Amino acid sequence: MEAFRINSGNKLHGDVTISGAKNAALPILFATILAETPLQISNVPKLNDIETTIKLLTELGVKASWSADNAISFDASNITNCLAPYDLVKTMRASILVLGPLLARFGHAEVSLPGGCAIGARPVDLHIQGLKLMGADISVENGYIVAKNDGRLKGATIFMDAVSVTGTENLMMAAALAQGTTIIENAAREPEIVDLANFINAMGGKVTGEGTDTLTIEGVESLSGADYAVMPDRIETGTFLVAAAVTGGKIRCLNTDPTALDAVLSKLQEAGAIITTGDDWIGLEMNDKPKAVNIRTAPHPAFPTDMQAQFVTLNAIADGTATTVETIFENRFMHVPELQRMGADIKLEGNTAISVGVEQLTAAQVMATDLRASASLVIAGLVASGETIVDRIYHIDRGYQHIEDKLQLLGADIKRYKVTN
Ligand SMILES: CC(=O)N[C@H]1[C@@H](OP(=O)(O)OP(=O)(O)OC[C@H]2O[C@@H](n3ccc(=O)[nH]c3=O)[C@H](O)[C@@H]2O)O[C@H](CO)[C@@H](O)[C@@H]1O
Ligand SMILES: C=C(OP(=O)(O)O)C(=O)O
Repeated sequence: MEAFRINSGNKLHGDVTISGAKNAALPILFATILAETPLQISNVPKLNDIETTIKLLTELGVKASWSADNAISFDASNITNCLAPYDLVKTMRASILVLGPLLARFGHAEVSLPGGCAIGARPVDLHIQGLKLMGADISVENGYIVAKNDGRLKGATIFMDAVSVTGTENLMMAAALAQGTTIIENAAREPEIVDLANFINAMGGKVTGEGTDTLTIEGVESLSGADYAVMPDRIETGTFLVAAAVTGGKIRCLNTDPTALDAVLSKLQEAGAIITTGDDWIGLEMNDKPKAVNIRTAPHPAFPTDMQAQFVTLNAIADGTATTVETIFENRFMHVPELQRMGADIKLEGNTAISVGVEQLTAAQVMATDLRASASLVIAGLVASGETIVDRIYHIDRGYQHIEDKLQLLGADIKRYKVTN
């Protein structure tokens, strides 16, 4: 097991290059199953979740290999197996994204139910209901979703009861090869949905309405190879911006997309940060202690749940009191008890965290419990007096490419080490 040792005192300063987005790369990698000829995906982040995806695709018979530092070649012309086993699915919930493409192209898929995870129960009923409306016969047997269909899926009008990102993605991928037109209403509008739609269209698909709550997908008989670059990671970008704000630093995030971060940038400005943007960069300068900001997470274009934990850390050291309301996941405040151990004054009431900013956090040994909770603890370590140890950082490696290397380049004192016992 590995951990981070972090010493505070340095204001973040300089430029950081943002990687491709985990949450766009994952559906795009699974969508390669739909293509009958080889393709190449670039700007892929080097993350544990990406390696898990490659492993799963390889099990199915897809040839997948890194062809450059951040590019992967795929050939899904010879898929031999439609089973996504528990051992792989349990380590990464996004594995559920094999379901739609396998069923659409081969009329058969067996995918282990992902089960609950630290941040909430995260059921997949909306994925299953939508595929049933497209004609699939789906049952759950021995912990596996067993989905079958004779011939092509049929286009359908699907109203999603709740806004689901991967639910929308699974149905969009299935509809891409269905017979006829599918309309998905109450669809997710996240930028990653737009990226997936663009990728499907690059393979010859016909998706329109991406970025709105109604997607129209005209099914085509087959899809073929394309070269496609994954969008920049808006959550990694936001995480570095918050880290810079908390330390009173001045940084630029390069290779990013300011238009994907409206809600986050406006909260940073409310906290007192000076934000500047160019076509593919965002600058942040923080000259004073941040002011506390109220947050309410909700589907895009509202404030993203994946940035909630980082802002809880910002509020913990800010001037004033603030409430953070988490409306997406029922158990996404596990960073709070760890921040309390570092001296944060935060009270939890149901889905709301009420924080009163303190003058100074104090270092402690803390435990990462999920991906963004880990990020919030690393940010706290950058400003807590003394040496902070963040344990179980395999969570952070799921979603951040070498976060310690990037932070070191910005001047942070952070080291990864192996825990021996
Ligand atoms: C790989 C990926 O892209 N992960 C993101 C994706 O997760 P993911 O796609 O799993 O999250 P969803 O958008 O599906 O979840 C939103 C809410 O809907 C509920 N729900 C979802 C599906 C379903 O069938 N039934 C149901 O009730 C969930 O429990 C949750 O309360 O969107 C989340 C919300 O922006 C982000 O935090 C994750 O980082
Ligand atoms: C919750 C997240 O990811 P996943 O859906 O892959 O668990 C995240 O990226 O913050």
